Amino acid sequence: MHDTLLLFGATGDLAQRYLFPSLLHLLRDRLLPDTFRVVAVGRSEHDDAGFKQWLRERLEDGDDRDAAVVDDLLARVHYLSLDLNDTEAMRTALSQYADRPCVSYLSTPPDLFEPACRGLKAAGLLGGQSRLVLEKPIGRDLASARAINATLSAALDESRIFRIDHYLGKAPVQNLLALRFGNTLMEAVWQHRWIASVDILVAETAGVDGREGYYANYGALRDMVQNHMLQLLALIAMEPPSELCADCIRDEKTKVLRALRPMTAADVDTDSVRGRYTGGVVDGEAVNGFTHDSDVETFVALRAYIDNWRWAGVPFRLVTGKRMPSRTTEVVVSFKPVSHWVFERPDRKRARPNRLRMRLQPDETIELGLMGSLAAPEWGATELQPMSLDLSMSSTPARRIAYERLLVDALKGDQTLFVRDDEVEAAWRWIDSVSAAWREASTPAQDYPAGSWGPAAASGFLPVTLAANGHRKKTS
Ligand SMILES: NC(=O)C1=CN([C@@H]2O[C@H](COP(=O)(O)OP(=O)(O)OC[C@H]3O[C@@H](n4cnc5c(N)ncnc54)[C@H](OP(=O)(O)O)[C@@H]3O)[C@@H](O)[C@H]2O)C=CC1
Ligand SMILES: O=C1O[C@H](COP(=O)(O)O)[C@@H](O)[C@H](O)[C@H]1O
Repeated sequence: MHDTLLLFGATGDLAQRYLFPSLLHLLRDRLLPDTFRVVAVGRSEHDDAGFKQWLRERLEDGDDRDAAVVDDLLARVHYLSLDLNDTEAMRTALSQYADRPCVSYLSTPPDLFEPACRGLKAAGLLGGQSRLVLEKPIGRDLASARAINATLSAALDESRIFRIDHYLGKAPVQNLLALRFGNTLMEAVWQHRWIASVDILVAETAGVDGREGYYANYGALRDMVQNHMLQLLALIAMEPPSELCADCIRDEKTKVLRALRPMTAADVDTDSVRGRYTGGVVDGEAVNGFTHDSDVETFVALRAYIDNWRWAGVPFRLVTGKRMPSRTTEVVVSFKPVSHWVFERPDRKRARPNRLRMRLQPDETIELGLMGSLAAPEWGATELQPMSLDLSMSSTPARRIAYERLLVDALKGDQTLFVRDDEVEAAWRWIDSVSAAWREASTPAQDYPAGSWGPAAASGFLPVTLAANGHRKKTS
C-alpha cells in the first residue's frame, strides 16, 4: 500500500466535506500505513500552520470526531500553495516527494488535469509505481473526455489511472453485484424474457446552491446521468464476469454502455423530459428556484434501450432530479405477468407482476413484490392479494463514506471500483446523442416546483414504487 497522498484541491469543498473526514476515519480504524502522509495542495496562500488551523476547524465540526485522531491526521499533513498551471513551480516544490511511489489525487476542476499532469511529470511523480486519481467529470462531452484520456495516457499507463465515480464506492451499489451474481434465483430471470422494465431513480432534496458556476455548464444529464446513473445501469445490465478482476468487470460494463441505443430527435418527445426547479418547499422549508442564466436542466427523465440479446426491447427508465420531495436512490425491476392465469377471473384485476425493489439510499433495503393468497375458508374461494417480502438490511455493518473505500483502493492499487478510459468514452457517446437530440428538437427544460417529482410530463417515467409510497401515480 502506498503511503504518500498528494491531494490537489485540498482547500476545496469535496476535500473538506468528504476526503479529509474519510482519511480521519481510516486513521481511526488503523486502515492506513504507519508512515502515511498527505501533501495538501491548494491555490490559497495559507502557510502550513494556517492551513492546519483552517482544516482543524472543519474537522472538529463533525459529531464523531476524536481530538487525538484529528491531531494525528494534522501531524501527517503538509500544506503547499501552488498554481497547477505553473509547471516549474510544481517541479520545484514537489520533486522532493518522488523518493517513493505516491498517489496524486486531482480533486480540482477538469481543466486543470492537463497542466497538473505536466507539472507532476516534471516533478517525477508519474513514473514507476505512482498513481493518479481523478475526480469526475472527465470532460463535458466525448471530444473533451477523449482529449483528457489522451493527455493521461501520454503521461502514465491506464493501469495506474484511477477515475472516480463515488457511487461505485457505496456499499449498497457494490451489493448489486453480490445480489446478481451470488444468487441463482436472480440470474435465472435476469433478461428480457422475464423482465418488463427497469427503473433507476436518483432523487435529491438538495439544490444546486453554491455550485451554480459548475452546474450551469453541465446540468443534470452531464452531472448525474453520464456517470452515476449509467454506472448503476451498467451494473444492473452487465453480463456475469468470469472473475472479479478489475478489467473483467470493466469489460462487461463497457459492453453494456456501448450497446445503448443512441437517442435521436425523433425519440425526444416520447423518451425524455428535461426539467428545472422553481421555488417551492422541500423538507418543510421554502427554497428558491434555480435561476441561472443558462438553459441547463436540474431534472432528467430518459427511456433508454440496450440493444443486445439479453435486454432486447426492455426499457430502462432513468430519472434524476434536484429538489425532489425525498432523497431516494433505488432500482426497481418489474417482471412480466404470469403467462397463463389459472385463478378466479376477478383476481386477475388485482394481479400485480412481481417486482424487485432495491433501495440504495438513504437506507439499504430489498423488497420483493409477490402475489399470495389471503384466503379465508368462509370465502369459499382463494383470493389472491399482492404481498411484499421485505428483506431488511439492518444487520449489515455500519457503512463507510464512499470515499473511504475509494481512497484505500487507490492507495492499494485496486482499480475494480474505478472507471476505465473506454468506459467513460462509451458513456459520453450516449450522453452526446441525448444532448444532440435535445438540441435538434429544441427541447425546453420544463418548470417544476421544488418539492415535487419533476414536470408533469415526467409522471410516466417515475417508478411505480413512488405511487406505493403515496406519491404521484405513474400514468403509463
Ligand atoms: N463538491 C462535491 O460535492 C463534488 C465535487 N466533485 C468534483 O471534485 C472536484 C473538486 O470539486 P470541489 O471541491 O467542489 O471544487 P472547489 O471549487 O470547491 O475546489 C477546487 C479546488 O481546486 C483548487 N484550484 C483551483 N484552481 C487551481 C489552480 N490553478 N491551482 C491549484 N489549485 C487550484 C482550489 O484551490 P483554492 O480554493 O485554494 O483556490 C480548490 O482547492 C471537481 O472536479 C468536482 O466536479 C465530484 C463530486 C462531488
Ligand atoms: O457527483 C455528484 O453527486 C452528488 C450526489 O451524490 P450523493 O452521494 O449525495 O448521492 C450530486 O449532488 C452532485 O450534483 C454530483 O456532482
